[in-house]
Amino acid sequence: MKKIAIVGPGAIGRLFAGVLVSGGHRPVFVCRREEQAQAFLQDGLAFVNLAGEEHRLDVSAVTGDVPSDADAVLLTVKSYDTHTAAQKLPANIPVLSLQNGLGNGETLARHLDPTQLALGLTTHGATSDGNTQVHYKGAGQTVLGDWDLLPEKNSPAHWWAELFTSCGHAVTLSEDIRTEVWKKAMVNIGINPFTALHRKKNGELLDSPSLLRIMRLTVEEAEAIARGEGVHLTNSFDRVLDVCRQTSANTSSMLQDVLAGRRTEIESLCGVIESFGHKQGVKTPYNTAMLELVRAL
Ligand SMILES: NC(=O)C1=CN([C@@H]2O[C@H](COP(=O)(O)OP(=O)(O)OC[C@H]3O[C@@H](n4cnc5c(N)ncnc54)[C@H](OP(=O)(O)O)[C@@H]3O)[C@@H](O)[C@H]2O)C=CC1
Ligand SMILES: CC(C)(CO)C(=O)C(=O)O
Repeated sequence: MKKIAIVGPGAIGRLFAGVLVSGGHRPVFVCRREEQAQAFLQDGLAFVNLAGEEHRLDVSAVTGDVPSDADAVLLTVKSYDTHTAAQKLPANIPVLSLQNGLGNGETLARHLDPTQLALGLTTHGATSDGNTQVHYKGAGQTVLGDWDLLPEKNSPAHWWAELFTSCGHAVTLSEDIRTEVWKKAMVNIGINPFTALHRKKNGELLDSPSLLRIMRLTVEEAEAIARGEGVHLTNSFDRVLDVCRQTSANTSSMLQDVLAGRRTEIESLCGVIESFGHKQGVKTPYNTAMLELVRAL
């Protein structure tokens, strides 16, 4: 049984806690609110599965630091909290970031031993309610890879892949996770701001030719900026359409943020594209428009 500390006890942290419990492990939520830690300890994790059935799962929870006997840390905070959360991560155990956005890996690699760092991207969808409930809304895929490519025996990504697979959660491994991060960012740039601005579920975007036109132009502009950074992506907009179909019932993480009155991750998506555009001397009118429109919500 592994003791996995989950820093970021929101929708995705709770979803993967459920995965770990089903494999016989005991996740420990590292909360920043005492009230939430107490609620997990008293009530457990209320996990609503894809069929809509709620199960109460036993979990541990603490506030403050990652417990010193944790075997590994799963980081599931929003990208704008990565820098703060990184300060409390132990440097000498495997850390997996399961986050959207550009720049999380770079921030974490500055604070941690990069050979312990793996990045993951997921299109599984979840929403959280209150302090302890999670609703698994849509099945997707999870891909993992090492920040520094390492031989299998030393690879944190292989370690995490074995752990999740043993819990019945299929993952794939990538030898180029940095490119996967860009690929996922293209998907999020093509979906998240549009769902947030128009209050639509992912699949509903497909019904509007006007939205699809602007989504395509925004993603193609971001793809060109990625090329300027040496990341050669093709067919990003086709992937956007695929993810809209596969996760049609999802409320995107950005729409969830807007509905809950929380800050969004637009800075680590369109904001980063605009900044790279400045550096490259290229204007990014579509990404800049999305950035400002979402900032203004
Ligand atoms: N939800 C989804 O369907 C999907 C989400 N993602 C990505 O996964 C990542 C997590 O998203 P999601 O779970 O939806 O986000 P949530 O906002 O639901 O959860 C983030 C959690 O992080 C906590 N947190 C922030 N800073 C700290 C800190 N320093 N220490 C401990 N906890 C902290 C917050 O606590 P508090 O409640 O106290 O603010 C909150 O519980 C994002 O990058 C998102 O884009 C990817 C695919 C799908
Ligand atoms: C893939 C997608 C769009 C799934 O909803 C996601 O990553 C998100 O909601 O942030």
